[in-house]
Amino acid sequence: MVAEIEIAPCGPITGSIRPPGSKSLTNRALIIAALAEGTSLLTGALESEDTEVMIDSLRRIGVKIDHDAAAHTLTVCGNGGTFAGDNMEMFIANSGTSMRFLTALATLGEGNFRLDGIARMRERPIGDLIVALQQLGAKIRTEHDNACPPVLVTASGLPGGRAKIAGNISSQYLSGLLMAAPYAQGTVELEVDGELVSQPYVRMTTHIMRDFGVDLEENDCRRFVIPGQQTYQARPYAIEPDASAASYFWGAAAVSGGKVTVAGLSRDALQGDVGFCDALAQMGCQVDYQADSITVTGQPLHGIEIDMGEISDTVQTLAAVALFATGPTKITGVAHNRHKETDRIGDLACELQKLGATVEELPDGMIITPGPLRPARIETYNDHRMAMSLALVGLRQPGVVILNPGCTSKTYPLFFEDLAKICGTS
Ligand SMILES: O=C(O)C1=C[C@@H](OP(=O)(O)O)[C@@H](O)[C@H](O)C1
Ligand SMILES: C=C(OP(=O)(O)O)C(=O)O
Repeated sequence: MVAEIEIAPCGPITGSIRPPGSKSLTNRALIIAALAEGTSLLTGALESEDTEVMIDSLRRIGVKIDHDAAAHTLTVCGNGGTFAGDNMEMFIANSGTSMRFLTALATLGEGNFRLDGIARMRERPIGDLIVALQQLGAKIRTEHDNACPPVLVTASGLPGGRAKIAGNISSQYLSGLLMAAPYAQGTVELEVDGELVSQPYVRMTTHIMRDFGVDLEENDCRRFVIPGQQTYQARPYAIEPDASAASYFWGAAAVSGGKVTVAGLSRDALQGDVGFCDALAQMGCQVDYQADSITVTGQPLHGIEIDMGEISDTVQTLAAVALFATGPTKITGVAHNRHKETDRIGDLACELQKLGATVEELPDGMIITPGPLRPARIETYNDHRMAMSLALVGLRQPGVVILNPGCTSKTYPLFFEDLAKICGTS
């Protein structure tokens, strides 16, 4: 991939696209199919760095996975939850889902596992998950006793019991615990301690667990009871296109005054990020929900006040759109965005200012007041979403250069090709 890319301005964008498979659903389906008995065929799967590190780690614990990249299918022959590790290393790059889900999964095996990632992953917290797994009887700690990876697991099955889990930093801890829980020796009872961010992802987790045939009780996303010694049943499973990736194309319609249809998603999608369309509607766009697609038509935009705690991966997209609105946009509820691929509040504010906006940083969000746009060289901080979202500004403003565009390979390796196609600039 080139070192930088200058976005070509274009007129109103009209077209339709089916983005690649959902990262969140692909990595959940992989974990669950790996623990299942039998062979599962996953269709519409994502091929990207975040799914590759998951596949590589699961293969290390003896799960046979055939990957047909051209057909976007994964054939997963599960190990039924029986696996061993002899000082086994798992390298997880910067995939939060993989790190948190595989940490919980590793406690189900026998032996020693070490989970590590790139430098940024070593700064992303995991302490709350470690504490909850310890409450369930796991022998687990962080290598440097700093509540961040590398994680060390000495496993001999997960006893089970009761645990309290904090949910204010990441929902992925709870999702990881939930997916591993049916394989515990006894019943697992989980109680969320305090605020829970990114709730739609937890609902996605319980939904897919049930789809693969396990029982659990759930009380308003606060309390969960999961009987132990269950097994997932292998099955064919179709993965939705990625709704966070779709936000860039809906955003492109909004900023260019065009009309873009995203195929394969609907209001009933398992991914909460389809809620981004409601945010665009609040800003003035027309949104049409069909049975198997969602179309956004750009209209004059106005600033809004919005809590994005449930759809935090689309904050950067909304911030890019906000630069084209009349009046300020206030985003709140996303303090946890400081712990993602980069500090998605502080670093985002910095790049928006380069483009001409005035930005007031809040502890849990920001107020963006649009100003006259100007050319800028956008630092991406190795964050795929910084690259994909701020590229939208270049569709209208000449001279927007995205540095290190290859960072989109984390979830969307062909993003810039797909953007150029839909803009007619390829
Ligand atoms: O469970 C998931 O698949 C995800 C949960 C969210 O993380 P947090 O729960 O840390 O907000 C989201 O940002 C991430 O991209 C995917
Ligand atoms: C936060 C993200 O990813 P993860 O936490 O899975 O690394 C993301 O994809 O925006």
